[in-house]
Amino acid sequence: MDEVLTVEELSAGYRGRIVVRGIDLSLHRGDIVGLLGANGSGKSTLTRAITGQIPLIGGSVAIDGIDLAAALERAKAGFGLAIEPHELPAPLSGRQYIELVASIRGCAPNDLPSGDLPGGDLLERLDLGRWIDRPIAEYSLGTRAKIAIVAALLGRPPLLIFDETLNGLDPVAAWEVKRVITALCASGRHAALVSTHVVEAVPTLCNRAVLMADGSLSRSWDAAQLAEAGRAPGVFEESVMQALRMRAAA
Ligand SMILES: Nc1ncnc2c1ncn2[C@@H]1O[C@H](COP(=O)(O)OP(=O)(O)OP(=O)(O)O)[C@@H](O)[C@H]1O
Repeated sequence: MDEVLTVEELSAGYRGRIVVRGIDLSLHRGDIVGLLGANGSGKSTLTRAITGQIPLIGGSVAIDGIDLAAALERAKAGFGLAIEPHELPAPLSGRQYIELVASIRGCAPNDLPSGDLPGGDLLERLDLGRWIDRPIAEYSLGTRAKIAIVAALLGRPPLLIFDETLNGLDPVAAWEVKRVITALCASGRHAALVSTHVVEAVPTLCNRAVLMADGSLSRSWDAAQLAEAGRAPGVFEESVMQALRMRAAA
């Protein structure tokens, strides 16, 4: 199946309070979709709803063709989530965290993509070898992001979800991470949803983008619009800022 994420009329929130509503979104293999939005606009809430961490109030989510509400565990096998780097368990080593996630996902801790990636072995590719047995508490933000990404790729799920994984990365780490995501999605086996505040990274990484405002998707950019906006520096950022200003004025 080509479509790895189908979100229809989704609404979700907390304790009966609707935070995100009317969300329609689909991702096909090869897609890298940027999820943008101001603080509190609902990006994490949408990610939590898509990944079954909070129940849907309305609508539906299917992952790789499997309905999340009807078959939660089977649907969960279809995605890997890179959690926000600061949410990683600080006392564990990177290896222990990867082993923990692998045991939850029911796969081997070395069940990672390699052939799709430039430079082969993922841990080497991300220069994680010297950190892997040290506590996550000692990691820089970029090293945490890399471990979160490795954990998301365990079991090679078709849908990869990165929740603010790019924020705060140094240029080298950001470049490495972008290369990995790009190579995986270019293989045609994966699609990625990338929630980020790094607006300028979106045209070079993503082939589509959506903007969340007040819990709804208020604007989207298709591949042609994103490519056009990415031709000159600042054009995409300006169109995002304009969409945010229009929303604030409405
Ligand atoms: N666990 C929670 N319980 C209750 N309300 C929550 C919870 N998490 C988030 N919210 C509320 O949901 C709304 C959307 O928050 P959310 O974290 O989804 O936004 P976001 O776009 O991811 O923000 P940021 O860019 O700051 O991470 C906010 O009003 C927030 O207060």
